Amino acid sequence: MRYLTSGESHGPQLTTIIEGLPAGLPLLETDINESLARRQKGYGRGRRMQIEKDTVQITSGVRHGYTLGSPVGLVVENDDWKHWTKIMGQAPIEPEELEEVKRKITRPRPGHADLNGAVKYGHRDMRNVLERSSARETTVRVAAGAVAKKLLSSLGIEVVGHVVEIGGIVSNVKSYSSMEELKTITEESPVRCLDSVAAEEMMVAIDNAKKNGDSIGGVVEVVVEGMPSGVGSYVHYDRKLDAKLAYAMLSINAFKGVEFGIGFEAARKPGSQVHDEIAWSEEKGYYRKTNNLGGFEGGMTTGMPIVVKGVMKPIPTLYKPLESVDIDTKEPFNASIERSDSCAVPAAAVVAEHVIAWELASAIVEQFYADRFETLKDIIADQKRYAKEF
Ligand SMILES: Cc1cc2nc3c(=O)[nH]c(=O)nc-3n(C[C@H](O)[C@H](O)[C@H](O)COP(=O)(O)O)c2cc1C
Ligand SMILES: C=C(O[C@@H]1CC(C(=O)O)=C[C@@H](OP(=O)(O)O)[C@H]1O)C(=O)O
Repeated sequence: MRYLTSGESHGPQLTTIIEGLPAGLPLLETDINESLARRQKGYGRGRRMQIEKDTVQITSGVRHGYTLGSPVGLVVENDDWKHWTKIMGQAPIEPEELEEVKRKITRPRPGHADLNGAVKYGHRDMRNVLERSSARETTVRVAAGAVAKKLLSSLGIEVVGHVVEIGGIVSNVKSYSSMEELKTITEESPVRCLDSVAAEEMMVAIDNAKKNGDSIGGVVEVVVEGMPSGVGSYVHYDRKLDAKLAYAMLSINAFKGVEFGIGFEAARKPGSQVHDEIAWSEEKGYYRKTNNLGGFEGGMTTGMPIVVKGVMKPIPTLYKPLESVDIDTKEPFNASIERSDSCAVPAAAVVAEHVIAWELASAIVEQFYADRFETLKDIIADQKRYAKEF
């Protein structure tokens, strides 16, 4: 499966086209809207999230609640567009008029794509960069991921993202008793954290960052249960599924690192304390006694829960801006201030959940290909049975 996205942050709409979904998957706009609403929540976001009420329109590929096997088109309109029609219009505009609306951006923000993108594409107005580099685009990535999640959940596979660290405050709850608990608790928490004490401290840290005109980052974790074993492959570098998940995680705006299971901690422990011992039972088939490796061996799923973390740097736009250079005058200036979030880690946990879900669904469809969803279901059930009895 593949998808493309298009759309500027303050343009009329965001669009995605998903190709390769099997026919017969039940799919409603409400399935996707639930995910879009979750992405919009989360403590630390700026005013834009009060303007937008993200809802999807399915424009193709679905009829009477089921996918047709043809491309699925999804559109999310930007409610903010009405305030930007002149600045973001497609018709030519005179330079003086652009000056007049006072929106030309010439002072790049350190840490954002402004300067790199401007030099690369030759844009003297860095709005032409930030409109597309903005994480507004994650809206339709979440929409595509929600379709993937629907496919996965119909196969008995659940994916949940939550927050484990913000601004140096670390959650002390290291595990959860069930996916249901994980979903419920993190939905109730404004920072999507299982540890209610740490969550309070995280909110204080976000308030302080905001008060100081600063920003903070953190760590999110995505947990997946129900994946069959053997998805992905060791036979070629570009078929390793853990590598694809790492790519997906790092493709989220502001994400700078990835860990599976105990992650970097494995560098500090002997093999006897890292590798997960193998066991077999009538009920579970093969399983690992621990899950230090986070669900992967040899680029393939082991059938254990997938546990993958992503590191988000602090938001680049600072209300107390860092030093920069005006690209028109070459004089030192403070960077531009765009309306901004002070912390988007809770929202990013939802984004991470959806981009990981996309990669997993995509890998399943590629490996166990079936034109009809009902056939895919049978194949997955058979694969699970086979692996258990092997
Ligand atoms: C959900 C989410 C919201 C974000 N909100 C902002 C924001 O309000 N202001 C900002 O400067 N960056 C924000 N970012 C981060 C920038 O989009 C990102 O740093 C920028 O695109 C440059 O890419 P890079 O950090 O991956 O190099 C956000 C990221 C995510 C995932
Ligand atoms: C719009 C979203 O996030 C935006 C991501 C973003 C950035 O630079 O990445 C900058 C801000 O944009 P604006 O200036 O319009 O407020 C965020 O609000 C969103 O998540 O839907």
